Amino acid sequence: MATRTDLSINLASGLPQTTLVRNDGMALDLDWVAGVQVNTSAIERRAKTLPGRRSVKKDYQAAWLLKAIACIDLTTLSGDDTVGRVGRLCAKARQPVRADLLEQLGLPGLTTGAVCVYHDMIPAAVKALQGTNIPVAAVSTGFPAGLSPLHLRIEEIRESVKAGASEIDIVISRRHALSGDWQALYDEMRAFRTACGDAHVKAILATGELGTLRNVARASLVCMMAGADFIKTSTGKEPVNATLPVTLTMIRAIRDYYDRTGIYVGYKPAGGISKAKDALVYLAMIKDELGDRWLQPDLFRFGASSLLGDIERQLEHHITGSYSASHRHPIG
Ligand SMILES: O=C[C@H](O)COP(=O)(O)O
Repeated sequence: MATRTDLSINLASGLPQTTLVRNDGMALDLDWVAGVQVNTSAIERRAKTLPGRRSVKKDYQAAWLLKAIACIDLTTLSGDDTVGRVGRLCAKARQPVRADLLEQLGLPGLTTGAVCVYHDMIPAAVKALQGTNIPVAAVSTGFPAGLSPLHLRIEEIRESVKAGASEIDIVISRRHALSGDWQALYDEMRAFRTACGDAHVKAILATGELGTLRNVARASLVCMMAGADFIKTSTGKEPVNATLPVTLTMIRAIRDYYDRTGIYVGYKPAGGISKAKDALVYLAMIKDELGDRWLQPDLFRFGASSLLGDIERQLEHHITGSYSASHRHPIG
């Protein structure tokens, strides 16, 4: 079993942080955007071999899973969300794993990275998270399609910030990327960033609707130039959401942006990530491609509604040697 010291050392910097880094952005550099190319078959090949390439076991696996928890934006984005459901989700964010297990793992204060909800549920989440450092993230700008009038999308951001969201997940207009109108995408993202004020902004690219990995790479870059603090794959509502090839493409764009500007931008894969073993693959990929600095909640989040339950089951198995039934982990 993991000792308190083992995991405390491994996770000392893995607890949620209250201060996120900010990206002030830069002028749109169309030459840089036009020069972005993606070798799709090489990306797909590498993505295919990654899951088998690294395996972490026993205490190390437990430590990585605890790290994953600290990086989850625990999410509910359903038409039938209620104040009660959001309250239960927030209780889970405050204490993501059974108290006795967390005690044994040496991290009694562990929480998720954030709670992510629709605008109407912000007050309920803010109330339920009072006394914690867990931020409330709100999806905004006509989520998930992003097709309402621009002034309303901007106003929605302002309203969500006023209601207490300190992180705003915006959706981009896919048509700008699909038609290569990078100036329009830049201007839109810039306006969203300004409306966010001090709130951090995550740009959802909806990569499953962008057609090519080259579009994904270029849209990533343009959103970063326009001041996105995070780039995020998906709303969770597209037919294809987070994938490993898309992840490789986006985190390499983040690396290029960092290399050229010195600015850190975070990454959030979202949609369909529900298994602990998949979370481990994502973490390994981030470590390989971006390094340990990006394995902190201020630069990496999973957008997930059901990943936590599986991680909790694996941790329970790690400590007790047996698996609990998944219905015992209905939330998260
Ligand atoms: O942003 C988060 C996603 O909507 C969550 O998607 P999921 O329900 O497939 O985990």
